[in-house]
Amino acid sequence: MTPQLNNHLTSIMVMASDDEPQCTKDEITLVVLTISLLFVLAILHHNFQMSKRAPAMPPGPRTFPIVGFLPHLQRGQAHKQITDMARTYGPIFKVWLGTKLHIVINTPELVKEVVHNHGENFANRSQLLAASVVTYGGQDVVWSDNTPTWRKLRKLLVHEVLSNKNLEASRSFRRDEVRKTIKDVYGRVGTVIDLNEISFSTEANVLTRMVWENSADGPSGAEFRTAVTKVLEIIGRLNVSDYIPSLAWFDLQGVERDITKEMKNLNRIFTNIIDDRIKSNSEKLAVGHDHEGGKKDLLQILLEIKEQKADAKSLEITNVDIKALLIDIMIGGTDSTTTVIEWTMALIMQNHDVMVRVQEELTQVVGANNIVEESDIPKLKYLDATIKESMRLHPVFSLVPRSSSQTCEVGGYTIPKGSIIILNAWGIHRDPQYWDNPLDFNPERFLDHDGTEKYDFRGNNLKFIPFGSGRRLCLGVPLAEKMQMYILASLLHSFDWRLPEGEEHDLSDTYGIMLRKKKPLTAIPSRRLPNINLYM
Ligand code: HEM
Repeated sequence: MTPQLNNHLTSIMVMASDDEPQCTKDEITLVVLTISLLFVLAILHHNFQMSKRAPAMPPGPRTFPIVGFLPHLQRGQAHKQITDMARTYGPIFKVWLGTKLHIVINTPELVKEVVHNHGENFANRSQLLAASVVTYGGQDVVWSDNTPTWRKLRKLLVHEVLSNKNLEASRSFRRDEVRKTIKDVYGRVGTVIDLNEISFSTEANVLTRMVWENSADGPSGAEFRTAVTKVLEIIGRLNVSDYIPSLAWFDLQGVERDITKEMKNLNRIFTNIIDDRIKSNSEKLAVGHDHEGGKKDLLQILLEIKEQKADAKSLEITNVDIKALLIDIMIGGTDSTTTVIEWTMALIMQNHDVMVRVQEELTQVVGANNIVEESDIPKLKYLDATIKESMRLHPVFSLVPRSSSQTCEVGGYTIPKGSIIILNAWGIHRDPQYWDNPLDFNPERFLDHDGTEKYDFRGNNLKFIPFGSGRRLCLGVPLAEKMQMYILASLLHSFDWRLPEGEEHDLSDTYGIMLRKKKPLTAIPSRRLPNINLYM
């Protein structure tokens, strides 16, 4: 030891004995520093281990606590805003709406991960409060989670209610109702017609006949339209209670109050119809008549299933289940199809060359001396391509919601259990990475020149998902496909259409639960076919 060091140590020892508090302070400082260092190292080690185990959550905008991004959400334009955000945050990003974590999926590759690779995990729905009221607490197919009951009810709707056999059996209803519409429009030739209104009443009349044809006093088309439109308007409102559940109790915007009132009306309509049918069935049974041999509507089919399943104890369905399923069909089926028809008509009218080609095809396939029949539909390839192009640009359900039942990894990011997943169909359908000149209206792109079907409505090609994809794919596809083709073909074969004097073409939109035309489409029809009997 050098003499200097020796002196230094001695002086420290002297200081320690002379000035004890000073030395304790240093020791304490040393201990604190050591502990802090160990603590920091422990955190770093933990973070390193965590980063090895679970990747980070997707990027996203900074948001306020509790309200999240809600104050910035643009009313009626969420589809565009979310698509713009993908440019900043990338193909998968997170956004807190209130206290709920939303994960937005913006590419077909990531949709594949969600709906196929992790299909089971992302087969839940996140129920909106208003939707829960209308479906008796999610006892239906659309809004319920991925439970055994949902799987059974979905199977029942697909295989026993909306089966090909039943759709075939109801062909005459569709024919009758479309003919009635053509006759009605003929009576109003030269006047202004609301396209949404006539499409809705045709679709609603077809569905009501399919569902409760044999009920003498079902609601009128107008009564039903008012009820459905109101219910969808309320479900489409941005309800703060859905995003900040602790506020639900206050029902700040009166959504729960309004939907409960509407639901009372809807429930009364459905309860009366079911009760009347049960009564009339037992009266018929008492005098030895049943429905055997006669045409069964969907209500009858469901009631019979209810009896059989109750015997078999395999799936006991109740009258409430039946009401919830009928609501799915009537609400899920009417406005969606009608909105597609309205968008497609607006696009065809704006693009004269497309109108000419659609009508030429109709003349060729159907003939100027005939009315459109359902059997013509598979041959109307250009009209089919036109509808697909319309649904690409204006997908009625632009943001398809799902929810995760387990934490998992998508696109290299962690998606926590219970997150709400938004499949951004609108953004994918307009992404220049997947579509040439995506903003152009060009039905050609859907024509299968090489004879292979590149795009169907079943979500097989994830660049095009107007009916969703995977386990929760829309189960009304076969009916919707028939109805939208049949109504559009009939309107365009029987009439020429022009805008009212002074009207401009307008394709602006607004997003609630559906992507609608902001301004309803009105047009003036003129007779197109030479034979007046084709309008009777
Ligand atoms: C053009 C008309 C229609 C469009 C654009 C449409 C679109 C959709 C979409 C995007 C979904 C969600 C799919 C997913 O999560 O992957 C859906 C679900 C559903 N749709 Fe449709 N739909 C239409 C017509 C119909 C019709 C006519 C019916 C019934 C008669 C119907 C009944 C349903 C039901 C019950 C579900 C829920 C399926 C489930 O969650 O398991 N839809 N629809």
